[in-house]
Amino acid sequence: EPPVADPAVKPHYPTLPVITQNEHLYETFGGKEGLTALMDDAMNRWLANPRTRPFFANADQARIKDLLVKQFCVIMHGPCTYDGRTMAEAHRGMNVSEGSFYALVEELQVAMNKRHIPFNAQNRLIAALAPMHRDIINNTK
Ligand code: HEM
Repeated sequence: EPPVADPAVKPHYPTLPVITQNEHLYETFGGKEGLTALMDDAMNRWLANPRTRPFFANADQARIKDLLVKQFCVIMHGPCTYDGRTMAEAHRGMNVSEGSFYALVEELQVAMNKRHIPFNAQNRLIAALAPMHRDIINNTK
């Protein structure tokens, strides 16, 4: 089958937004220190937002923040290991709605803006997180 380069001929299939090492996202986010501060702020916002508060109010917030830092660090090719559960395991039976999912992402965006994370870098992270919605929203698997 010959290669078809013309986008008018070849349909634009969605590609996975995989973050590469040469993007240096981990450094852009301020390393472990920056990610830890980001998660502290984000968790406070999730606890203040009525769409996300019910999920986090009685959860082990310190543990979740620690695992989020590790997860984001791994996604950004930082020197970390993620030792939490899969997203499907962690959010199964939680009844997270689409609205709650986007509320969580929006509060994360506010927290990133507060830390002056460049918009392009923010979007790279959000793009990497977005496919997780399948395992999180209304997950009864
Ligand atoms: C892309 C979005 C999300 C990411 C990357 C994410 C990531 C994580 C991670 C890494 C954990 C820890 C895993 C573990 O407990 O072993 C976790 C747990 C948790 N997440 Fe999410 N999450 C997302 C969306 C949400 C949403 C939308 C909600 C609710 C509004 C939510 C509520 C929770 C709760 C309550 C826990 C703790 C579960 C427990 O302790 O049993 N998450 N999440």
